[in-house]
Amino acid sequence: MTIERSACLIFNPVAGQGDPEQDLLTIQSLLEPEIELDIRLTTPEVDAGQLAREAVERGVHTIIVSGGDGTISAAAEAVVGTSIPLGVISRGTANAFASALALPNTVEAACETILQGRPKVVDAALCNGKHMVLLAGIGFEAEMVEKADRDTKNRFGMLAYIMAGVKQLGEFESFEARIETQEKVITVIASAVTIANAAPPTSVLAQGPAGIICDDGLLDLTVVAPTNPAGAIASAYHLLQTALSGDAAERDDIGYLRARRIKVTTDPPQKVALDGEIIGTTPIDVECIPGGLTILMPLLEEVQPLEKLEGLPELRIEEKL
Ligand SMILES: Nc1ncnc2c1ncn2[C@@H]1O[C@H](COP(=O)(O)OP(=O)(O)OP(=O)(O)O)[C@@H](O)[C@H]1O
Repeated sequence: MTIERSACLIFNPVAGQGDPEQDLLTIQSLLEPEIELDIRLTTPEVDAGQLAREAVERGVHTIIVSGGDGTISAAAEAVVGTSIPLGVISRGTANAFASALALPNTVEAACETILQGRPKVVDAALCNGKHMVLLAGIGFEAEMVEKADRDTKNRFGMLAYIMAGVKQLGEFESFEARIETQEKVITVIASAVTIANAAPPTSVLAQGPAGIICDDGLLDLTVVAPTNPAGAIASAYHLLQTALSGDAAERDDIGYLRARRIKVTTDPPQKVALDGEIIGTTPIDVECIPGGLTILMPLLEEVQPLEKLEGLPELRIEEKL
């Protein structure tokens, strides 16, 4: 068989809690029969963004990125606007990127998706001149990003991390936000303002609307404006629940809107986290880049099986006549 496809695989050799060496062998054994891989490892000095920009300059056909959210977001941001398809193999703790875009979360399933090779065009965004794929969080989200070190995530897992954050929301101070879209200017006292292009359910502060659509050419803004600590905790739980059920938030202290471009100014200035990295402080100007990113996606039409028993230990199934 002749290999007709090629790709640059950007691999973080220290990401996640699995065995990176074994992961790389698995990826190679699954992909290399069909795709010629040019493997580049990230280092503390050379990140996935730089490796992806170099791959774009070399004119590669496809870029595959494998690591945690930091690695994946950096590579994705580097290919925005290029139309080079990006394959994603998540190996992190939270895998927010994969979850936001409904991508598989195991190495094997991710490789299967890449082999299927179905590119889907989704939106990206520009925030203060930087490419953004998931979301920009003002205030509270940024504080959480700053506090959430690897140790906390490893020890307590994702849910505990969210709940710790929810608790902190009650202690967090409010700020005045001026939110400007092409149609209106809104002024509000808020604890968190989040502008999302795509977001996983675990990004509770982005969950005002019922589902964030990542190919509608619009950004989704959520304002969380509790007036007291109890309200803050209640609104965060409400957002978590509605995120999981796919409903829109229905509390008076949660607001949301959709717009193509959103500018936010705050008083006092607040920290801003862009796709999980602190980029500075407000003001921010976020604009959707419709169709800015091409991702290799799984078949969406797949029917969810009603039963799954394979893999259970010492499984025996007897069909009754
Ligand atoms: N070869 C390497 N040696 C040491 N550190 C590296 C290397 N390559 C990348 N890094 C570091 O890995 C970090 C990015 O990790 P990444 O987001 O991929 O995984 P993660 O932290 O395990 O993910 P998650 O946040 O989902 O747990 C960066 O801080 C980067 O400097």
